[in-house]
Amino acid sequence: MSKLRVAVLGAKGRIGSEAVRAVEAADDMELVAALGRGDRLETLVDAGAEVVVELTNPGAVMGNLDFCLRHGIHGVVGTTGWTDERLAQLRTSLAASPGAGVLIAPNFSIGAVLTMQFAQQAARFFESVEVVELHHPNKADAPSGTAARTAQLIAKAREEAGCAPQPDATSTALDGARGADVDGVPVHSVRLRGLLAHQEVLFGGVGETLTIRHDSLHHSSFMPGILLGVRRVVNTPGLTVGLENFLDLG
Ligand SMILES: NC(=O)c1ccc[n+]([C@@H]2O[C@H](COP(=O)([O-])OP(=O)(O)OC[C@H]3O[C@@H](n4cnc5c(N)ncnc54)[C@H](O)[C@@H]3O)[C@@H](O)[C@H]2O)c1
Ligand SMILES: O=C(O)C1=N[C@H](C(=O)O)CCC1
Repeated sequence: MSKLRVAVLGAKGRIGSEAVRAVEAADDMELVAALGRGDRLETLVDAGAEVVVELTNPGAVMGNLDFCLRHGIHGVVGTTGWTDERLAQLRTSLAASPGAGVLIAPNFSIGAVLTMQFAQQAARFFESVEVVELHHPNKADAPSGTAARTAQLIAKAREEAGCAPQPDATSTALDGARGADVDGVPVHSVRLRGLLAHQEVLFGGVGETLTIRHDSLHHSSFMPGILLGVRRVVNTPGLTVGLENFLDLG
């Protein structure tokens, strides 16, 4: 069986360098390009890349994906900073490239995907919910893509269940004291040397709380998800948001 021809964009970055090693180690994949800032995207075409793993930054990702889709190259995207407007723009690019697939995964680690699933499940049973994400201080964006997605999924589950807005009598004297409001769910971002990627979802009901916590302790936690994304995206045209779509979660 022929190997999947894979390229990594952001190949010298924290997660990109780990992805380069993971693709090189995968029996069913061949690393055909490893590009960093300033490298020519035409290299992807010359190298015959079928799938690009995009791990750069929010300022670069749209241009990179536009180039890939114009050349019929599939994308597995870990880069964060997605908004509804950006997703709509990407859908337009995809419509012009039938057959091409893009997976956007706010988080490739299985624990983070399960955290989001469990949080969605719990959302309608508790009056209160807040998300705390904790990352290394070199992270470019806040809140994390994972926290934003978690809050959106919780808000959607609460809306579908007809939950009332959560109680909060605070009259805030200082901007930011209650975090960012993502669809009515407060999200708090901590940046701390020594951390990698962590998240807590705190639920509160009468006389009880439930805390769901996930810790990524090493970038290796993201690699099985990236490799799964590469294997599946080639047969999944259009836009897929969330690795859970490629997992059998029952
Ligand atoms: N989805 C996930 O599971 C997951 C996990 C970790 C990180 N991330 C995201 O991945 C992205 C990268 O994170 P990081 O910690 O590795 O950052 P980083 O700054 O260490 O790495 C980014 C790399 O991309 C390079 N780069 C910038 N512009 C480029 C371009 N146009 N073409 C090619 N390379 C370019 C930079 O020089 C740098 O080496 C961030 O958006 C982060 O939030 C996602
Ligand atoms: O280290 C990062 O940066 C991470 N970014 C993703 C996010 O924003 O959710 C995933 C976790 C690590």
